[in-house]
Amino acid sequence: MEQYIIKGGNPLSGEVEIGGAKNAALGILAASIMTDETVIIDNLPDVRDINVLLQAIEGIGAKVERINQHSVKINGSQIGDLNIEYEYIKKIRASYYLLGALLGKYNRAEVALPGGCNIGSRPIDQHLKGFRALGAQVDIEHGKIVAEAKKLVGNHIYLDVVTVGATINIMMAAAMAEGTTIIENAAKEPHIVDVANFLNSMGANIKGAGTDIIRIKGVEKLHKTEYSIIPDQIEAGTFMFAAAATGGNVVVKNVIPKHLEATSAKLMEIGCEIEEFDDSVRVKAPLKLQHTHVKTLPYPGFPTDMQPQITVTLGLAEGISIVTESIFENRFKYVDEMARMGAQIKVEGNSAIIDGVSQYTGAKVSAPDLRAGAALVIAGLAADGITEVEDIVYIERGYEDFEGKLKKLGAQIAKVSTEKEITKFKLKVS
Ligand SMILES: CC(=O)N[C@H]1[C@@H](OP(=O)(O)OP(=O)(O)OC[C@H]2O[C@@H](n3ccc(=O)[nH]c3=O)[C@H](O)[C@@H]2O)O[C@H](CO)[C@@H](O)[C@@H]1O
Ligand SMILES: C=C(OP(=O)(O)O)C(=O)O
Repeated sequence: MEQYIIKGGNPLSGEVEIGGAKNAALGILAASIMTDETVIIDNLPDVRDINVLLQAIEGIGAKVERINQHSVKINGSQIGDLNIEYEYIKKIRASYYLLGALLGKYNRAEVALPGGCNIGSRPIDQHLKGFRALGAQVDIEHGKIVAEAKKLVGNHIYLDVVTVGATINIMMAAAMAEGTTIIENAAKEPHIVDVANFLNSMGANIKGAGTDIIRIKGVEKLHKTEYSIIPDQIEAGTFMFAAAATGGNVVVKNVIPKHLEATSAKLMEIGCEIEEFDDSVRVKAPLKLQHTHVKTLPYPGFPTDMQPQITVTLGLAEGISIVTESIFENRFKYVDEMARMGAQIKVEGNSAIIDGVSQYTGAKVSAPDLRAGAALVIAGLAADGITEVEDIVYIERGYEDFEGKLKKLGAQIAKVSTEKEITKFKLKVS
């Protein structure tokens, strides 16, 4: 099994290039099969979740052709199967976007109940409520969601919770429905806007994405397009916290600084200098980080996908910090791993109470999920001695060449799978 091995203590410095947003790409790939014409998608991140979704799309008969590592051509004209198998679905959460895409195009879809990171109970009732409001009959049979409609008709849908997944799924299902759909209490994340822009570039008529009311006027059909995915604000934020935690000075390139405002604001509160340019951000850490309090919220609030990264950073700040997780109920599993590294973090209900320590100590830890895994790497980079992070398969769901990008910033990190490689790394860094 592959793992990361890290010798901590080097402040990160230099420049890092951010890739396309995984969570936008997942919606966009699913939406790309809604036309029979060929779609080209650029700035696609080369990460596990994306590759699994591409396989699932190929599995139902779409033609998928890699143009290069970050561009793909998709043609959904030959889709013959509206049934997405559990084999793909258990691996990724966003498989549920194929429900909205297939239902929107063919008025029928069968998709196994989704997997993804185990960070909470993650119901999909709002997705199903949306499909039903558009006129679909939706049943759960033998572990599958089966959705079917004679035709989809626009409706007024009020989401009971702000949900990224349901907002995107309903937008897709409604894109070719008869009449107008209004989604109220919609999520406002940058990837919602990106998926809407992508659908509009295919001829859809979606207005208001990025606000909490989205209006979708159904169109007859969608057509070909070429589209470049926005930068990944979570990958960017992860490198920003890695810079802060290691006392570094890093320019994070190819970002939309506006999407990083919640992250930048918190970094400034804890003493970092932030310099914003057109499409990059510099983070310069202070000599000593200061404590702060954070609550995760839907965009434009502080993202839950950045919660573990800020928590491990605050674990090194002076004083007591409180991080409250308000989106997912099970997103502090990494705190036990952090205790092995000397962190003083106590979880009470949905808050982590963090008593900053002056340094972590390297240890063997295991990634419980994607962002927590990235956070453990940040902790390892800041720690005294050697850290081994196991179960990096989670990290690879969402970070392309994580160790390569960190190495370029001066980190001592390697991806290893044998004792021999571990010994070689230890000799090299001793
Ligand atoms: C593939 C992808 O893009 N994943 C992101 C997406 O997940 P995902 O789309 O699953 O997250 P949602 O925004 O839907 O979830 C937000 C909250 O709503 C609840 N909920 C959601 C749907 C529903 O039908 N009923 C319901 O109660 C969830 O349990 C959660 O408490 O947004 C999350 C919140 O920004 C991110 O952490 C994930 O990285
Ligand atoms: C939790 C995440 O992904 P998913 O929703 O696919 O599990 C994430 O991207 O941080």
